[in-house]
Amino acid sequence: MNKQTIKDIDVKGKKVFCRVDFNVPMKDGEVTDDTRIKAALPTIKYLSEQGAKVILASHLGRPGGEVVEELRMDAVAKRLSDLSNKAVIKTDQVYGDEVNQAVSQLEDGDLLLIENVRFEPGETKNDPALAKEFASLADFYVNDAFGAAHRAHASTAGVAEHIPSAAGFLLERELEVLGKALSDPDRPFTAIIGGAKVKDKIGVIDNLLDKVDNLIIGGGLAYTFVKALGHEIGKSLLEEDKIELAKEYMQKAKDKGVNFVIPVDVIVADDFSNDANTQVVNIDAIPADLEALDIGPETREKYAQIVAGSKLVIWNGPMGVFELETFANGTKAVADALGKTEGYTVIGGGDSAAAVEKFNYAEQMDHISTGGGASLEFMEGKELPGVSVLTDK
Ligand SMILES: Nc1ncnc2c1ncn2[C@@H]1O[C@H](COP(=O)(O)OP(=O)(O)O)[C@@H](O)[C@H]1O
Ligand SMILES: O=C(OP(=O)(O)O)[C@H](O)COP(=O)(O)O
Repeated sequence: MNKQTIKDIDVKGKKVFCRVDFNVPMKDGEVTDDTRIKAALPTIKYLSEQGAKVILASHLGRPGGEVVEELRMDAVAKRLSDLSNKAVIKTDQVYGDEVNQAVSQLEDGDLLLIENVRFEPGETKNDPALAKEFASLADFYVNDAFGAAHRAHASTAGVAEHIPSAAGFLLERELEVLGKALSDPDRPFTAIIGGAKVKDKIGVIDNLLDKVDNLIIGGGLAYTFVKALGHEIGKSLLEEDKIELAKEYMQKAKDKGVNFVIPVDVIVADDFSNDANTQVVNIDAIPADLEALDIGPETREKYAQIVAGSKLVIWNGPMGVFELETFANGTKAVADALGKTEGYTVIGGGDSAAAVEKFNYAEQMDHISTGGGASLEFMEGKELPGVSVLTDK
């Protein structure tokens, strides 16, 4: 990476404004998954141990520029304190007198967490005035929020225009692992793309076709391709205006000699529920009144075989509606195959990471990215604003 990292800056006795991604799942005021907090600990601990006064900032949810009580950072501060074994000072303001006062009282090594930055309307607009406020608090800016690095916001990008900056360990590691996977891949290189966000993901396929040996499509994404092949897809998920693009991609795969793999059989259902009536049908035999909600047994077998023979596998998006047990087998089979392969496995955040956790395969994966959208945009070849703003080495 051609950007400074925290190892390149001397933070002893300095104030450091450190953006982290503490956008964690919450229920009834409690943090239900602290993976992202744990992932930022090495950077936070390092800064503290080096004697920095650490000012942490994150968004939580999408409060839309106003105070939403349930999205305050107090529970996150508490969990951070438990995990780091250190007191965490928490302000109720994002900036202003309370924050200034708290910062002025920090001792070397102390941790402070400001309020949810998205309570300020200027955050997502990358308002220069808010960026300056953040910068005025500190001597250095450190970005460790990989999950939000695809956002050009005041605390992820604007702030770095005013003070020297560096990448934290998590950001550095994510970029290194994902970057290596894409620039110098071990082969056969297989990408598995599934899930439901057809619009968000279809662009990634184009870029991946220039890099992979096998491109496996599953989940709701598959049916736009099945339709593009001229088959009936019943009530399955379809992005009508992407059919032409789907055809283009399948042609591109052919031209480039990429093995483009879509399901050969699927599980169709009469209802989006665990009690639905289901049946296995071939991909060219989806009944008009039913919806395909998972890949079928033959497809599971086929995908597992490709994964077993791969040296590098990246996976983003579940194979079916894995939240419902009835339609979880495809996702489980792929998770199992990734767990068993000798190849290097990278999970691209979001629901795939959740599925891998849920089905207890997390330990067996080589890298589980903390960013869903961020890892996808990175793999698409887009520059991440939260990275490009950082000071060059
Ligand atoms: N065949 C399908 N039909 C409808 N929804 C699906 C299907 N397969 C998977 N999904 C849904 O896709 C969602 C995840 O999609 P997405 O957000 O794109 O994945 P990720 O978060 O991993 O990027 C899950 O909630 C899952 O239920
Ligand atoms: O959870 C996040 O994104 P992800 O679900 O794509 O990993 C990040 O914290 C970014 O949040 P945002 O999509 O509200 O900007």
